[in-house]
Amino acid sequence: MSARELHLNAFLMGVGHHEAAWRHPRADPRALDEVAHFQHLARIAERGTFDSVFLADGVQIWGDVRHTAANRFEPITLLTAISQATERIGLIATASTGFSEPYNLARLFSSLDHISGGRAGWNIVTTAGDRSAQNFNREVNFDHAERYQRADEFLDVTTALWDSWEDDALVVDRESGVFADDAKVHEINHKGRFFSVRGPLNAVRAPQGRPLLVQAGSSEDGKEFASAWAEAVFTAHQAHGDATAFYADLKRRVTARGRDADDVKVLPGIVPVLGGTEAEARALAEELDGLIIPVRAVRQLTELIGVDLTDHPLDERLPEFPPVSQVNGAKSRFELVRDLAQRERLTLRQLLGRLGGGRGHQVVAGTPEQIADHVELWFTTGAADGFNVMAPLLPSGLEDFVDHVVPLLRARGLFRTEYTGRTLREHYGLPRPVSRYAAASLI
Ligand SMILES: Cc1cc2nc3c(=O)[nH]c(=O)nc-3n(C[C@H](O)[C@H](O)[C@H](O)COP(=O)(O)O)c2cc1C
Repeated sequence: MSARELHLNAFLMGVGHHEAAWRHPRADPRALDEVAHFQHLARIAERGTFDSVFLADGVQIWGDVRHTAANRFEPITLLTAISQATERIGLIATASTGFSEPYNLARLFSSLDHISGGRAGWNIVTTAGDRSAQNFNREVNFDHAERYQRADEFLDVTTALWDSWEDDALVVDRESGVFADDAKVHEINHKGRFFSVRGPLNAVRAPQGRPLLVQAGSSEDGKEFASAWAEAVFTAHQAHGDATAFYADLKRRVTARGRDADDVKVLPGIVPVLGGTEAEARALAEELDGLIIPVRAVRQLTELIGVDLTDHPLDERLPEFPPVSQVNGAKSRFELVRDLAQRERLTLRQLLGRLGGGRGHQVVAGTPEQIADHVELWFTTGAADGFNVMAPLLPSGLEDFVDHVVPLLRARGLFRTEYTGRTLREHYGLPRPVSRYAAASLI
């Protein structure tokens, strides 16, 4: 094994990442509401010694209910159930800083970390879109900059809460009746622009100290936020050049803050469409694309990039896009879609086909060797520390990856053959943070 280790995260999305996955005969849409389906997926990923599984989330219905498999479990609840069916694999849940309270979320992640024995991770999202805001007493969402300012303060509060019990605060002396050393349990007394929180948390310090902090926004504000807080970053890139530029830029920002570049892992998405031969893989990709319902896909694209394309003729080239400064949604996804459409001069229908497989993530259709080559190339040339593996169909696509691609990555000395750690931080080679209150008393 080389000194630098590849990291693999299984991004679990219902019955597959392809937008028409639920229509494919290899998927069972009823599984969307069955905990056993997700436990099974996590066990497959654990058999493949993946670092983690990951669940995305939103606080609204996405897209068009008539044509979309839009029902989903709340991730922390589901990962708690998954934790009881697995032993080693990390469990990363998405939760929103826009529409939660820090105290509630700090408790939820602390509980997941305790219950799973140190396997919790948090994908921190700020949540774009007015439809989400309308489920939380607002007509319009916070604007882009404000969303990240709120997220920043949210992290100040949650990390303080996770630190509020020092590791050795518990005494549990039956004789004297002392349960905890109250000098080691701290009020945080936070008073800021968005939040006022007294603390301490009503939970002892979690096995990992804090959950692994993951982030996925790639705008200027998003990268600044990531460089301050994130330990793993999910990204979407179509081209190797864009991925290496992002990687170098993010690591530069991280070191500028005095952090070690290795303490943030960059994980681009890959949608592996696998076949025994390249032709077989391409046939599967075409079969899936043929199941896309254009009217639904246009609505989803409109929501994804915040530009209304519902009246645009399917077989005409895309219109001029507005400047990114006018976009209040997900800026980086808007830029990715705009660049793809302009670079390849795509019609709307062609663009839908290109995005249907992975919403902007790179779709690689090929043999296990070709997928392994892609992973190795990006890993060894400064584009990635690992991958967010997004199987187009679940469970079959994840099974294929674990059974046919993982053995190649192992044989090439790129990927572990067994787990060496117990916690999610250990899998990613990341340190366990010291409580700020304990650190302060050492000075
Ligand atoms: C792999 C990946 C997964 C994401 N998962 C979620 C999610 O579950 N929920 C969500 O609201 N946003 C999700 N996002 C969106 C980002 O968190 C972020 O809001 C978006 O990229 C816009 O940020 P930006 O304006 O800084 O680019 C995800 C992005 C990526 C690349």
